[in-house]
Amino acid sequence: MSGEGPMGPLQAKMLKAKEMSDEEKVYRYNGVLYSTLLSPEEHLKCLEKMQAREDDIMLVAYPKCGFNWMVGVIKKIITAATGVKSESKLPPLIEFHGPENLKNVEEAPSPRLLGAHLHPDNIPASFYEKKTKILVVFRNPKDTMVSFYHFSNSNPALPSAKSWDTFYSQFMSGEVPWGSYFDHALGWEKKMDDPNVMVVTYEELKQDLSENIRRISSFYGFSLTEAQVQQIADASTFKAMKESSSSSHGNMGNVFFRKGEVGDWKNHFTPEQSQEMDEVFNKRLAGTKIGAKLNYQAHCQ
Ligand SMILES: Nc1ncnc2c1ncn2[C@@H]1O[C@H](COP(=O)(O)OS(=O)(=O)O)[C@@H](OP(=O)(O)O)[C@H]1O
Repeated sequence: MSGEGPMGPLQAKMLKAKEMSDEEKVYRYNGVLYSTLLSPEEHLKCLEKMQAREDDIMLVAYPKCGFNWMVGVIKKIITAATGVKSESKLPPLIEFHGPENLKNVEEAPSPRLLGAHLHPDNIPASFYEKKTKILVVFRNPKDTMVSFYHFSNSNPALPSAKSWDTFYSQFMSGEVPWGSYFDHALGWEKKMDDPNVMVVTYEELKQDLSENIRRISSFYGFSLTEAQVQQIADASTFKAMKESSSSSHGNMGNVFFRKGEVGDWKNHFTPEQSQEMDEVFNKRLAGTKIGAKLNYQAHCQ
């Protein structure tokens, strides 16, 4: 999910959400839960025909893996490399668009910054046909769950998480908006050798943002000076982005930029929950390339 400036249409939806029950806030499409308000069925249906371009700048992340962080970074990369400043306050998530907005997207000049929280199999086929460059941000599952838990309790558009234990069970069984973390990871596993897909983890970004800004820029075909890389890194720390979040994300700023750390799971998981997650991770992702990329042992054990 992403944010926008004050008084936008997304905020109108947030107001509407306050009158809805938790049950009404999600619905199922092809077996996966989605937000009724943000990604209704007509949005997902019209995506099937969406036409990608070769020079689109596509960013995909399972919820709470660092999407807004990368939107901020990529916007700055585009501005530094092309001199064009994006004025759009709308989150670039294609599943939020709907038929009307999608028309504007179709007419928008290149390069278009687009994003999704969707499973790779549900991204419109033309992104793969056109060989659009897709950056995928992933994050260790324990911190992703913690971030999702807090988000569910502070974003009126999503059902409230109720207790930590309830949310834990829902996350583990994939009964959360946008579906199962593990299914998403396994979906990307199939594309790990695709030269048009680049996976970066939240933890790698935390460890060396400048180096990853260099890698991301060159993946998208932009060339930055070292001074530009440093400027973008300085403006994209958690502290810097949180400080400017009221202008970038309106009154949801503090919700999108919560804590920004690796390892907050240690403050939430019981030893039993932690062990169960270790077992599920092992069962589903041990021996995979995406599993190795997530560096589970270092960040979750
Ligand atoms: N600059 C920077 N540095 C480090 N961490 C950052 C940064 N910006 C956002 N974040 C953290 O990313 C988490 C939100 O992820 P998403 O933006 O993907 O959420 S969303 O699904 O799009 O709503 C959320 O993580 P938690 O703090 O753990 O909840 C944000 O705080």
